[in-house]
Amino acid sequence: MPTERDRIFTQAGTRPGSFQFDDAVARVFPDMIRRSVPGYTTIIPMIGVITSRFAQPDTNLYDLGCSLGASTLAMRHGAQHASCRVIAVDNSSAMIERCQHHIALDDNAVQVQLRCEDLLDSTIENASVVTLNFTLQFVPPDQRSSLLRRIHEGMVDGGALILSEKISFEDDDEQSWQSLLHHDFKRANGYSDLEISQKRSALEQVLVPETLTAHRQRLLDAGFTRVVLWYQCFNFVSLVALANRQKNDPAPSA
Ligand SMILES: C[S@@+](CC[C@H](N)C(=O)[O-])C[C@H]1O[C@@H](n2cnc3c(N)ncnc32)[C@H](O)[C@@H]1O
Ligand SMILES: O=C(O)C(=O)C[C@]1(C(=O)O)C=C[C@@H](O)C=C1
Repeated sequence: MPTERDRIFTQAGTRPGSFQFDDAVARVFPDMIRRSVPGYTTIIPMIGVITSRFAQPDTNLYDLGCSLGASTLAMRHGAQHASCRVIAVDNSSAMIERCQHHIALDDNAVQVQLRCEDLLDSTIENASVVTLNFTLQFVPPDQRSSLLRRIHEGMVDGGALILSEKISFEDDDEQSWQSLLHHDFKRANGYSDLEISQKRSALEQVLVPETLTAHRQRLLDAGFTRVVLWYQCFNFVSLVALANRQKNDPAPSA
């Protein structure tokens, strides 16, 4: 499918209200996320690399909030065991319909199952890899702990959760600097000040960022034994959280 340019917030007041993953957003999503999230084009292939290390034969790999399936396909190709199954979940029918098309164009022995459902209702079982690539930030904060506990409970020993998020900072000056640099990144990618400010307003209350400390603590509280920050650019991070039930997590020697 050709990628359309994101012009959603170019005109003043034409898209009032909160940000939604509707048909208009789904149509331009590859362009939108590439120009909005610093490092997205690095993070996607690295999800494949991380999946290669943690995917175990005869297990499920979950991509929660899969959108058009960029992370889904990275996991599918990283899996390396034909007996793995990727389960990709999104509650936006506009996203899932387009995702179906992308998956159908891809050729690989690892099966992909798409589910159009709320990830808060998804059953997570026998999982060696779970990805939340810029999705948890859209889940209401008071539901995040129980979701992560449920994910941990559904994971096999030695499994990994990949969690990418936009974050906030405890220190006000750092918050201001990182936001400024993120907006500079968007400007460098062709977004106008009007587009940046209109999208920012639309995302308020919908995308709720938290600090790195809060994310780490919540993951540990949910039962994960180790949390590794493997990527950061400005206010965007990605973590790997390990599910080692036997608590033996020997860090591998190089
Ligand atoms: C920023 S996008 C994720 C990008 C995608 N993971 C990727 O790597 O390209 C967030 C996605 O999460 C989905 N989402 C948000 N809340 C959800 C929920 N409660 N259940 C299922 N999907 C959800 C949205 O519909 C949207 O497609
Ligand atoms: O924070 C912003 O300004 C963003 O545009 C970020 C973000 C995200 O992190 O998911 C928000 C919505 C779209 O899905 C694409 C990017």
